[in-house]
Amino acid sequence: MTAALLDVADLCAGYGPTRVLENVSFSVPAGSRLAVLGRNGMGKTTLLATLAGQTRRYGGAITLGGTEISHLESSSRARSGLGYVPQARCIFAALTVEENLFVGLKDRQRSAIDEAYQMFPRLKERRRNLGSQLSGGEQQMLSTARTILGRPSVLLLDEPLEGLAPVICEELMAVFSKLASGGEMTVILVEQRIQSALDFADHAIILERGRIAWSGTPAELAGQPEVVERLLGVGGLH
Ligand SMILES: Nc1ncnc2c1ncn2[C@@H]1O[C@H](COP(=O)(O)OP(=O)(O)OP(=O)(O)O)[C@@H](O)[C@H]1O
Repeated sequence: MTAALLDVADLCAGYGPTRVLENVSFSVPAGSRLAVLGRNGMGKTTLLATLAGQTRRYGGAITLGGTEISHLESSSRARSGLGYVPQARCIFAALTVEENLFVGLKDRQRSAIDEAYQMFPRLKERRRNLGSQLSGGEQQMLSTARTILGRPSVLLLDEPLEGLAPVICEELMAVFSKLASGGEMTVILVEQRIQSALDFADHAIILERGRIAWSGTPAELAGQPEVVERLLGVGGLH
């Protein structure tokens, strides 16, 4: 059995007095791709934000590479290898693309920015444009590239395809697949575009009211249309 890179045990978390996640447990092997699915408001964003240290944790443990990180601040979790690309994208609107990438460099050489440009050639074309001048897809590329420059072992992606044209979605998914295929980066993807997420993932969990209601492979899920209908509210997968 492959050792878990990320292990989540009995995680309970929420916002102030509001509990959202209840006893969430799962393990993610190194180099794997996990899709986190569920209808609106079921706790997907809260799960990623909790892994990144941005919610209130009531109990449970998060272990990365054998070290418990549950008690660390989000900045320390990032240094430990958790890269978080939030749904809001959070790029600096008043900085250029290149300046945004400098922020992601941390202690790396400026030349590392070329890695980001190789991954997303569009960002090179736009390198002197301000963040505020980018399309939604370009903002997503920038947000992802900036996080990847920190060389995370686990990349948390929250609805990266939201609001983007199909051609841009394909471009992004191809980059995510490439990142994961090297085996050096484990990807946890929250996505409402269920088929895109399942095409990408080797394992999926479905959240319902803050709990894991189903866990299995995309092929197993495709064979259970009643689960797809009940937990995801769609008629079936193709
Ligand atoms: N900052 C917050 N304060 C209090 N409650 C919150 C906060 N953010 C989210 N919630 C609540 O937590 C629950 C889970 O929300 P979350 O955003 O994690 O769901 P989600 O599955 O990501 O939904 P979506 O697919 O719509 O993004 C919801 O009931 C939501 O109202």
